[in-house]
Amino acid sequence: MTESSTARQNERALEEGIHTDLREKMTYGSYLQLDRLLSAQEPVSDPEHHDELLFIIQHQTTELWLKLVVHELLAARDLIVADQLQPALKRIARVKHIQRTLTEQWSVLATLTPSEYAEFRDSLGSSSGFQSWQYRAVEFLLGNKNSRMLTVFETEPESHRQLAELLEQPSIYDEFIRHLARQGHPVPQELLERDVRRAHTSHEGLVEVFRAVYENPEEHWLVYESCEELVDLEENFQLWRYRHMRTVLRIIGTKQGTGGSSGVGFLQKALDLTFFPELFAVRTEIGR
Ligand code: HEM
Ligand SMILES: N[C@@H](CC(=O)c1ccccc1NC=O)C(=O)O
Repeated sequence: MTESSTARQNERALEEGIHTDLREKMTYGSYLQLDRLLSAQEPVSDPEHHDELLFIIQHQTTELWLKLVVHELLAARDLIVADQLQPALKRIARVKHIQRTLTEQWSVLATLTPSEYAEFRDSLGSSSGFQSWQYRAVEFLLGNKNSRMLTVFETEPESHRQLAELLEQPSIYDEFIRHLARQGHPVPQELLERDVRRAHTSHEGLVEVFRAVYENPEEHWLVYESCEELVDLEENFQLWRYRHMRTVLRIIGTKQGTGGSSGVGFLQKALDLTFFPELFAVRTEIGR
């Protein structure tokens, strides 16, 4: 028989070299523990609602990406502590791409209509994204510290422990400011000795440090570039918050949240928060 008579139309032939006997071998499924991963989607609605799977997967994929964001931000912070800004920027660049993916992902959930969601919302009880410890970990790492956020994790000791640890530790911004001081920038002493368990608030002295950097970028190129990367991180974070708030608005209007908050009004207030206030304040000063 000729090759052409055995070849099946519009089907790719397996190449000789492709491993087909995978007994005792590491496989795709075993390496990625797909049996565990894919058995972790258990809708609670009864009878099961078709759209609850979308809801679960949207959250689970977000949590997986948040796991990587935490991992990269911890690495970036360690590198800043070691005065290695360039490799830290590499970690931050990755985080920025993940943030874009997460923001874009809201469009998938936006296909859930208010009517569909209302059919299984009651099954969610008092569970809420407000109880995402990884989300809170990212906020803490970027400097939005708030010890009151820990209270909802008292029934989850391991999450509580990790968040309490991050609350006590300096944020990426705290470490960046310390790095600037080590490089000889005139950073106000107050900022170097601040209580890192509290949210950072804007300091005029730090705006002046950044003014010097932004007025002479060539002399401070790496710091200048790092400042702009931090601005991107904050901007991306705000875009995620905004898309969340708008998605919530289109799905539940201004109903109260399952977490007990006022809902959209509460989410809107988060848009007034800022991680790196001086990096925005300095923009007003440039060219004056
Ligand atoms: C139908 C979709 C969703 C609705 C209606 C919704 C609604 C809400 C509401 C009302 C809150 C305020 C807290 C409360 O009272 O519950 C909240 C908080 C939160 N949600 Fe969602 N959400 C949705 C999807 C998501 C998804 C997919 C994520 C991704 C993990 C998420 C993550 C969060 C986080 C992290 C908070 C805390 C925000 C903060 O503290 O500022 N939500 N959500
Ligand atoms: N807070 C949402 C419920 C919700 O979205 C949710 C429920 C359980 C687990 C994660 C959730 N996502 C974000 O808040 C609501 O009020 O409908």
